[in-house]
Amino acid sequence: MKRYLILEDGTVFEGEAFGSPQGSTGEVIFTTGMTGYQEFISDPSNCAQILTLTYPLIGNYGINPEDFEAMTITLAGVVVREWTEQPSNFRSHRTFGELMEERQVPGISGIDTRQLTKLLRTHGSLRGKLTAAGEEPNVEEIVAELNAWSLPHDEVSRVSTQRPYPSPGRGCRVVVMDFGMKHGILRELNKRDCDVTVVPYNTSAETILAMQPDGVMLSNGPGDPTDIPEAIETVRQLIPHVPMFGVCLGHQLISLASGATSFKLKFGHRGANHPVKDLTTGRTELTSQNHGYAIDLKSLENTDLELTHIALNDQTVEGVRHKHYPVFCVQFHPEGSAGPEDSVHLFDQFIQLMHTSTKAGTLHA
Ligand SMILES: N[C@@H](CCC(=O)O)C(=O)O
Repeated sequence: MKRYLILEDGTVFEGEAFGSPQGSTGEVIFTTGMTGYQEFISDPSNCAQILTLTYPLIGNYGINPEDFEAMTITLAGVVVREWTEQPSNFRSHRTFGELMEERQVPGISGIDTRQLTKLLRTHGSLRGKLTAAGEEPNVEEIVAELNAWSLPHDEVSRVSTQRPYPSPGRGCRVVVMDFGMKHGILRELNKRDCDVTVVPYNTSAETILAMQPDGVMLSNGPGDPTDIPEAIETVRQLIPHVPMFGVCLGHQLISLASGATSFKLKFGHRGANHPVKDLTTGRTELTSQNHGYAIDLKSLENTDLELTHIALNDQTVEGVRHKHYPVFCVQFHPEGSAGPEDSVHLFDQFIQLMHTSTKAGTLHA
């Protein structure tokens, strides 16, 4: 059946519907990863967004039970050039389209994703509507609706865990604040034998410190970091007391809690080959990224943070560390999934930091 993608600037793409027959509205974004569609569509950071996959053939190695980054798919929609009904891979259990249908995510195929991406690159992210399957839309009305529609502000509360849960190990005790955690983060901590407890995003600093963690990990998550001032305040309270490692939204929260400011990027960094320079070692690493906001470089001047990583494509902030406390964070995804694992050593750095800080007796001061 026919389906349209209509953008707030009046552009209309006509394609074929798949997945849910229902329509949806969201911010239209794009990711340039050539593989990793399963990880991308299940990443809670994409909650409520309409995701364009720029690689032209999606679904060729199917969907498997192991590669989900979260079991609930919270995307508002997905846009592809083409998806295949005949995946070929020994791990595949079903097709991309079957998953989208089961999870009730509306999809559109058969559109020129290169044209759409160029448009988003030129104008910045745009709000868009995927029409219901088979519906003939009134474009003018929809464009007016889109222009009046504002982006949601409650995505983190939609995707964070409702209750704490353990992921046991015999090593360092880590509390993960779940803002919409990718399971890749948990996998990396568990690989290093951490004894993890994942807690809801709005857990208080007092409750977290009462768990006597060796370290706190701040996960990735969707939306504008300034939408969760309560979490910024919690992070601010935690900084002097416990070693901390933040990824993506977690990095933004540590930075905001330290007095920096954030801004919305024109079209975000999404993909699996973003070069980042580690200013400590001088090494450039290829990274997996997925963010629409960034920390303002200049605003770091007003903080006790120092810049550790920089994006080589646009010179934006990719990582900082605290000058006085064992706290560091990166804007990119060191866990990869999907994407390069050049920076996975940062998890080892976190373990190291927890060991040395415990020895120095700086915990729970
Ligand atoms: N929601 C934030 C962070 C993304 C993430 O943590 O994956 C952004 O878009 O900038």
